Amino acid sequence: MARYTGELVGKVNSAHQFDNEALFRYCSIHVEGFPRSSSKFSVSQFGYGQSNPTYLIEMQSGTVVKRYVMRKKPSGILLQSAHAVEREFQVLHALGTHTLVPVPRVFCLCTDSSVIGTPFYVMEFLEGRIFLDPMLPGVAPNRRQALYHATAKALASLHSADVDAIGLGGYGRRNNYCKRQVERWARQYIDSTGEGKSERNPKMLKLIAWLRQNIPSEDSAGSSAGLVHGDFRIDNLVFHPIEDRVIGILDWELSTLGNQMCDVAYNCLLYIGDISQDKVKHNEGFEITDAPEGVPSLEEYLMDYCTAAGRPWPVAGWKFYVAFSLFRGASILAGVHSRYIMGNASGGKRAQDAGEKANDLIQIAWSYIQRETVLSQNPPSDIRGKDHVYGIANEKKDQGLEEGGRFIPNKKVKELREKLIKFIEERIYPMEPEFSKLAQSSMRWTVHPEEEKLKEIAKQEGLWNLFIPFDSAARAREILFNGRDDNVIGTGFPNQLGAGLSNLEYGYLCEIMGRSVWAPQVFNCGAPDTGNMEVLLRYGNKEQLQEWLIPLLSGTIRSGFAMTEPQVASSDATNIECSIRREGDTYVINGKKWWTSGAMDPRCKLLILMGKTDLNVPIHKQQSMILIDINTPGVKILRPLTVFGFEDAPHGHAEISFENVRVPAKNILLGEGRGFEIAQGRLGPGRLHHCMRLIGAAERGMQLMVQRALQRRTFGKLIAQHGSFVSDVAKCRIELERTRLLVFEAADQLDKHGNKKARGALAMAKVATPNMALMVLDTAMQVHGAAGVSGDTVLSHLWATARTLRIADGPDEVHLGTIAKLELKRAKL
Ligand SMILES: Cc1cc2nc3c(=O)[nH]c(=O)nc-3n(C[C@H](O)[C@H](O)[C@H](O)COP(=O)(O)OP(=O)(O)OC[C@H]3O[C@@H](n4cnc5c(N)ncnc54)[C@H](O)[C@@H]3O)c2cc1C
Repeated sequence: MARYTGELVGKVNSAHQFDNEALFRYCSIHVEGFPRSSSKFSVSQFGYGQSNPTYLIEMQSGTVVKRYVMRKKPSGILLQSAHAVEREFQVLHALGTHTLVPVPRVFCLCTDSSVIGTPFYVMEFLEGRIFLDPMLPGVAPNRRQALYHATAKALASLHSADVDAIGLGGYGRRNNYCKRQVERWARQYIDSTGEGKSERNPKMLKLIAWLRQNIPSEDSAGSSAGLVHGDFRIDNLVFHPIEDRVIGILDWELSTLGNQMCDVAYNCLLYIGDISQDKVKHNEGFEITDAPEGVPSLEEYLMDYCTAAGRPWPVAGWKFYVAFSLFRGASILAGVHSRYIMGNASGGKRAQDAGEKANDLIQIAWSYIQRETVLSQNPPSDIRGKDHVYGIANEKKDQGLEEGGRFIPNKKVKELREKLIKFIEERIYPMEPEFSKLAQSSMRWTVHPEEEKLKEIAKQEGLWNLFIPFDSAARAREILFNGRDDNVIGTGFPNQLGAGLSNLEYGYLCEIMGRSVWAPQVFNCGAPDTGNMEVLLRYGNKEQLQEWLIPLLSGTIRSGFAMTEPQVASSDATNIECSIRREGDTYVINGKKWWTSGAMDPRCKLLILMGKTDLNVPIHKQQSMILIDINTPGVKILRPLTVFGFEDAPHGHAEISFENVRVPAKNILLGEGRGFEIAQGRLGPGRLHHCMRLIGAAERGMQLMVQRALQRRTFGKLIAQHGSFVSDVAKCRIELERTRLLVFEAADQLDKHGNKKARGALAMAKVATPNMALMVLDTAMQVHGAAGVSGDTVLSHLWATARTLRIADGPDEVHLGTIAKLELKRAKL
């Protein structure tokens, strides 16, 4: 389970306090853009594994909160080479200014100890996720794979920095790094063990001798030399809040120039043994216990790194580098233990246990070098191939499935899919005429009682909230229920927070729901509720989740998303004019919206509205999103809009005016100016859900088309026997299948790489799918003759819905623009 960077802080440790006012004065002069005055200035301290104390500085001026991170040396007498924040600043500055290596931006370095007592520097606060446990508990397997992939890429990117070109040529000595390091840590071990200190382990002396004799030749040649991080671990990385990519590599205290393979081996120690800070366990590395599902094997991980860094397969020196990393760790721990024995180490029980842990590392290193093979001679041949059939190969073996191809649902998804098909065929198709009849009657803005009954059955069958991605569910569980996985909402039905599916897995199910316009809401998977719940799951705070998410999750209320405005071209959301103005403890909303789907529904209680909070900031920071109770005075539903005559009752698409609508300030989502950011997060999966449903709509069209063609005769033969039909139905099947592949590919990319990287595939799916569905449904209507365009079959309604999706959630042209932009960018590289 990830921790958000903003959550890793606590009260400043009494030993690490400093003069806050002095820091404020210094920063207001030396940090560009630092607020000159602040109504609120708060300092908290990051609590996790910092040898250089690190602080979060929060400044509030009006409604704007700015965040910075300050890192300083500890107070007191220090070893000369330790805690060098000046070097950290130097490396971060060089990388941040001249490379794309993900690091926080640094703003100023203060070497004058009279300011706050020690040198310090100020850097950007990165809002993102940190995974403290490399097992990545609470993370879906495909996301684990993506996170490890991103980790290997981040390491490769820092190793690819051209140190001479970026002014770091003198940051350390490059040649004979391992040779020097072996001597340095051997000396330290000898100095810190023996009489009156930690007991000396003879196996360590043998290990030192082995290392001296086995230093790889590339070490003296410097062919693997460059920037070394020194402590590259997954918990020193900040990942994007949603996407599985690294946005910051932290903790550069041990960085230098040297043999980069030491970084790689150190980063891979978790495959060899569990050497986390609190414990060292033999035989518990991922190589032995099997990595958690989704975590790549050592070979796959190394291959990822080598591919990204342009490095040869490191089989030759691998045993040395791993043994060296364990040896270095043992020497450091022996030093800590000795200081504990001599009474001058902080760290309590950890320091007390450090001697034992040092010996454990020595033992692991010694067993490791006795192994005949530590790495395969050659890299795994087809990592990409494996990547794509992840979870499927096993599935096939277990069940003897016959299907081939790239996308095959696993057992759990298959079972859900079969249940869904049965549910829809037995319970929803027979109700369609009833639901349609009510939707066209004078009672159309009421809910058919059968719909609510079906919802209850769907809940009990575990076919509820299936759209919720695994990681969003984990966040909600953490925020609302401290990670408890039980019956979280106390409603007594399973899957309140979804079934732990990825976007791809949901794709196999959402498609089934798309076969009927009435089906998605029966499973609480209808738009715009899914997108709105996703927004709350990803961006809502505890209070907002409690007030709005819980009733949405249990289906007792519904919601609308109010962005589009009649007077401006809303495909370009920077045009939006609705104002959200802060007045004391409230926001006041004024503006007009239309096409707010779902707002006509009698159960609709929540509107998520996008509008402008500040016209004086850059255009993409002007928009914010706010939660509005639809019953707030000033919210006026003006009329329902129609789609080719369909009102889509009782759901509807409303035109709404907001006149001096006053809502509590706590209803703002994520903060002012974050509207675009939220929209990006919302629209990726939301758009894809439309595509998935459209695949289902097209399948329904195919089914009806073929049934009709096999029953009806024209000019002496079945329609199915006419050549024109044969050709049409075959073309429809080709279009449908290739579009489905595109949708699955986009879902897979979304799972593995996040919204931003998947945007090309998402855009392609968003353009291709409605166009394909329109073609298939149009052919189906043609085969039905006049009945096809009537209300007697579902085809015209499905077609009308498909047609709106060439416009809704971004017109085709906008997505085509995205695809073309990426294509041109690729050509320029
Ligand atoms: C059934 C339905 C449901 C909807 N539900 C919601 C909802 O719940 N909430 C909500 O906020 N909105 C909703 N919408 C609105 C929808 O998102 C907008 O209609 C859409 O974003 C386009 O905005 P617009 O209508 O203002 O068109 P405009 O922005 O005026 O665009 C009109 C046309 O201009 C052309 N165009 C635009 N950009 C480009 C470009 N870059 N290059 C070339 N040509 C371009 C395209 O042909 C486009 O269709 C819904 C719409 C429909 C039809």
